[in-house]
Amino acid sequence: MESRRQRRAERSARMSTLTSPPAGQQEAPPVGTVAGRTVALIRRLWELSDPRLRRQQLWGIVARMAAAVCIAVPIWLLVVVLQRLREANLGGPPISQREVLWWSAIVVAATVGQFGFDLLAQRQSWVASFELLGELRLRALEHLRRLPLGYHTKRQTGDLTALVTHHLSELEPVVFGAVPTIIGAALLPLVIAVGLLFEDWRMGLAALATIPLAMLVYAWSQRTFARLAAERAQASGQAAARFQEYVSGIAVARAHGATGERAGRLAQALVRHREASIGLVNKLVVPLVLFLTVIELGLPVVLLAGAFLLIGGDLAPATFLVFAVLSLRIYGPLRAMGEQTESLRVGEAAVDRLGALLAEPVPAEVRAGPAPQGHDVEFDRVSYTYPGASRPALRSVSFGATAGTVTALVGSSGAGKTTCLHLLAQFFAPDSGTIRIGGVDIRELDSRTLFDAVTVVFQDSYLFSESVRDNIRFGRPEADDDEVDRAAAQARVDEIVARLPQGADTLVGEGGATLSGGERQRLSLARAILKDAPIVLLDEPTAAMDATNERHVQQALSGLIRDRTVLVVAHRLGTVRHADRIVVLDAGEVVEVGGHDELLARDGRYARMWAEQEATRSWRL
Ligand SMILES: Nc1ncnc2c1ncn2[C@@H]1O[C@H](COP(=O)(O)OP(=O)(O)OP(=O)(O)O)[C@@H](O)[C@H]1O
Repeated sequence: MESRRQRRAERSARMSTLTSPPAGQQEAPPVGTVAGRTVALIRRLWELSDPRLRRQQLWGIVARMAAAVCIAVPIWLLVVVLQRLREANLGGPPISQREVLWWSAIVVAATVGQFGFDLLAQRQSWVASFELLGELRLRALEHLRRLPLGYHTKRQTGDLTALVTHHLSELEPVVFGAVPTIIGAALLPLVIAVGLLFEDWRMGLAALATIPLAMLVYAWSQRTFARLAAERAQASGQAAARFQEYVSGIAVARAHGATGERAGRLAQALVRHREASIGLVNKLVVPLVLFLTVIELGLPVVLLAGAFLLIGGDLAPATFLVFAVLSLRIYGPLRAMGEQTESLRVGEAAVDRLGALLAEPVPAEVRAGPAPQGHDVEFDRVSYTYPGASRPALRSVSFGATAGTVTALVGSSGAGKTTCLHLLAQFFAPDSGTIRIGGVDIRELDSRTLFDAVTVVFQDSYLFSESVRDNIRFGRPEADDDEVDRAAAQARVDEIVARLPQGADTLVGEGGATLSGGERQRLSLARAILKDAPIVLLDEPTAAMDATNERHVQQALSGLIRDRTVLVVAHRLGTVRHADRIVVLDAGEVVEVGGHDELLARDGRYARMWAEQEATRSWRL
């Protein structure tokens, strides 16, 4: 038992080292040009949106641009008014009341327009950002559902939860604020710059003089920031994973007096996250402030150049004023772009992580496969090696299990028994060889047929934090209360229900925390009985159970396995001596097949295991 536990611990340690590279060795994300990365992010968000969302985002951007035009109208009017004043002063026609009324009407219309377009822009952008996030979360969950279960053994659940809940939320300000701001920052200054150059190329150049330098500083800050944001996202995923691990394993840790050590690992992850966040801010502050300062330098340059030209009589005072006001409209959006930097790069890290999840290949879904002829199960030279493992878990395993019979898989720890069940339930696909149900390769069966045909009862089936009845109904959601209660009675769950405060409506707590191990097992058997599948896979159903519970579970089992194709994994040979067929596995290979008596008579591996177990039965503490 101890060595088994050790092996499991080693296995999970191996898995976690596969998934979490040591600190400091994370791969930095590829850092392209700033513009390239930003365009790539916008393109990816665009690709991830459906046509309706795209329309919404476009409307949001168009409304923002329209609001910007409305803001520009009073500035343009200022130019017109100044010119008119100059004309009037130089002896032109005096300014009429009608003109003043027109100007006022234009300002009012522009203000109302700005209000309306801003309202529309805000609404569209917020709605688009929430809808996109909802859509991305659903897409991530749908992808997770379709991934082979092997993926979930190598990925920490806390990390996945952090991605779907926390990291994707970091995209909200990107879709709502950063993307429209950046598009605005690219378009508005461009339009104004062209206008200024056209009006007076010398002043135009002065207004644009500081922008190349500001862009260089911006590019520099983004390179560092992209790497740090990815590191921070990874640190936050790790912290979430450690937290989940800590909470789930607190009972085991306490039993082994290792709560301090576990808390230490969690604390380390939290410290790493904190340091990554502080490091991000520290590294960002200088370039960001520098960028904003260089941008701010634009106005003094314009004023200086304007003053020189004014003194030399080369520039009209009205044009000078226009440049002073309009150059501010160039720097404003650029400054806003700088301020959006953080959300942009953090969002980019979130999109990278989502992209990595969505890039995990999912097996093609078979739509309408052939129907199996009966429910015989056949393993035909099946081999499988776990990703990252140094040796195969199964090597050319062949055996058959006839419908209506019980086939037991026995062998020492690590022999490959559970792997056989997992491959049959298509949690993973074999590397080579074929598994057939009713003569059909399970890869050709559509997932619904396979799901309906096979029930798996694990050693420790997961119970949801729902009522006892709903947990049983999980086996067949359309079952009515009577059917659920019958299944419960057959699995002796009625006895448990009688003791619970609200009977079958009592909530069982996350993972079934409020029930004993044997009770949880009986509940999962009730679930399997309700499902009523023709092929039943049992993974050590009575392991580590007391005599009373074992008797109850055995009774429940006899109801479940009648007239089915049953494959049962067992360590205690006593529980499977009456099996129709016993398949003995050793280091991933089938070494013997036969009935109990036949195998004993053969005096091989099984007979030795049996003798060893008989000997240990006489042990007394
Ligand atoms: N997720 C995994 N990743 C890597 N190796 C694994 C994984 N699961 C199992 N293995 C390895 O595959 C081999 C077969 O494991 P399996 O769980 O099928 O054995 P078993 O006979 O059911 O053992 P036990 O009775 O101890 O549960 C073992 O060497 C095991 O360490």
